[in-house]
Amino acid sequence: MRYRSTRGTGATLDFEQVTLTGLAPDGGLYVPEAWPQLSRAEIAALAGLSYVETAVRVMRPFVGGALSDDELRTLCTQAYGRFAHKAVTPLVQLDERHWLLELFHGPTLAFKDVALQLLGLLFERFLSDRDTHLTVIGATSGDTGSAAIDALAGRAKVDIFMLHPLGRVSDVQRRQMTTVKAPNVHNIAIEGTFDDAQALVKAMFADQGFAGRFTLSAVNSINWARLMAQIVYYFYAAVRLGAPERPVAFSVPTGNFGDVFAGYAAAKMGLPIAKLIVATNVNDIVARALSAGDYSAGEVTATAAPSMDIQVSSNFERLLFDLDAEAVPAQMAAFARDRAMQLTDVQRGGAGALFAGVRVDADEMALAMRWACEGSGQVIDPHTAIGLAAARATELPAEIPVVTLATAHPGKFRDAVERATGVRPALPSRVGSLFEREERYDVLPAELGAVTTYISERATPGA
Ligand SMILES: Cc1ncc(COP(=O)(O)O)c(C=O)c1O
Ligand SMILES: N[C@@H](CCOP(=O)(O)O)C(=O)O
Repeated sequence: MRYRSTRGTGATLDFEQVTLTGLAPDGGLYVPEAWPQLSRAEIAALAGLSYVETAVRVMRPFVGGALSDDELRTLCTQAYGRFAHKAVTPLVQLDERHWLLELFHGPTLAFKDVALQLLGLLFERFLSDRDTHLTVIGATSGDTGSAAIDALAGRAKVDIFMLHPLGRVSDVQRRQMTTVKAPNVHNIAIEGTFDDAQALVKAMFADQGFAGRFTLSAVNSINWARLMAQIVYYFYAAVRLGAPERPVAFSVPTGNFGDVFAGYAAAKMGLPIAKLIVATNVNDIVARALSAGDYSAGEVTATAAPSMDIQVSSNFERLLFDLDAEAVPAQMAAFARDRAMQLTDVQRGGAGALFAGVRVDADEMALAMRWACEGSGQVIDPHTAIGLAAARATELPAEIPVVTLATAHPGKFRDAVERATGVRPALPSRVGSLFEREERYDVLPAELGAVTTYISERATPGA
């Protein structure tokens, strides 16, 4: 398997290269040259397999010759051995149609652990026989940062610089990042939004002088390996609900469009998915783009689901490329200039067949939290509630089960959950004594020069 850039230029990469590289030199995101296919028989054979075994079969074609089956299995066993639930990503039934897929049983209580626990091990494996020091740069609206830091803290040959928007993540999310003492972890609070932080990360990859001095890599969904690992749980859940015989719908709380793009990839690989519901909060650029073809960024509004407070949705480019590749370079240039661009008819038609965009406001989110709590005793976090509200608002044939991705543990957002339901969720003991530990982070303006100077003074030049 080789990977090419969504901007259409430059060399193709193999799996090891694409995992270590991050953004393509032309500013694009790497995607597989072709979608591997799983036949109906191969999908049916996943029924009853463990999460690790499912992961090996689903990811195998993307990994190619970079790892043997046994090596991949060993890494998955190690990564998912840290999860607090034997099923890794268990399904929980809410009523006769609605299910939650709990993705928050990893060490930092959000779905990001599913991919980042594996990515940390892939970095270690691929760096073990190279004389290279990686400088990982990332942007987070709260969850990627804590999961990436947990996965990389203390690892040899890697420094991680994580940018979060000052005052726009929950206390638990911030402390999960800033109380980690490992010397290779550097936290920067940016005076701006997540979009500003993500734009800075992409600008650093594009800055030839800076990128030339350091071997830059990514832990955001810029990195293909992140999305690859997220494809697995769509297969794992769907076969438990009757796939391939019975199609399944998924509702995905969406910000950067990575998680739902992993669902799209599963569909392209042959998993019968009836609908991918793209659930957004009031920062609804993707819902608008899918319903009206208008991809135009407004101001970011702070909400009770801060990890989805995103207006520039990085992975949407991967979808546009898959649907109408030739249009993408001009569309991205228009978006960089005007913060707005239009989808082509081909892109709108292609997306409309599988996706439904649904915007959920604060009242609808709180209502979904109460519905889950009062109806089935499930305390859910604000992001999951947005997914569930969108799932319940979407009309689908009665025989199709609808799975809402439960992307974070409610304990990460205790104040918002308590406001909506009256229940204050406890923080699982695996996160430790977060509120007793000292925090360490620096505040910087949202300016490229300030951030590159900061990193240059602390990072190790690559080999
Ligand atoms: C808890 C939670 N839910 C949903 C999302 C949105 O996921 P994505 O950015 O992949 O669309 C995020 C952030 O990524 C998140 O942290
Ligand atoms: N919601 C995310 C934003 C970054 O998304 P990513 O999937 O590209 O890493 C977060 O929690 O940081």
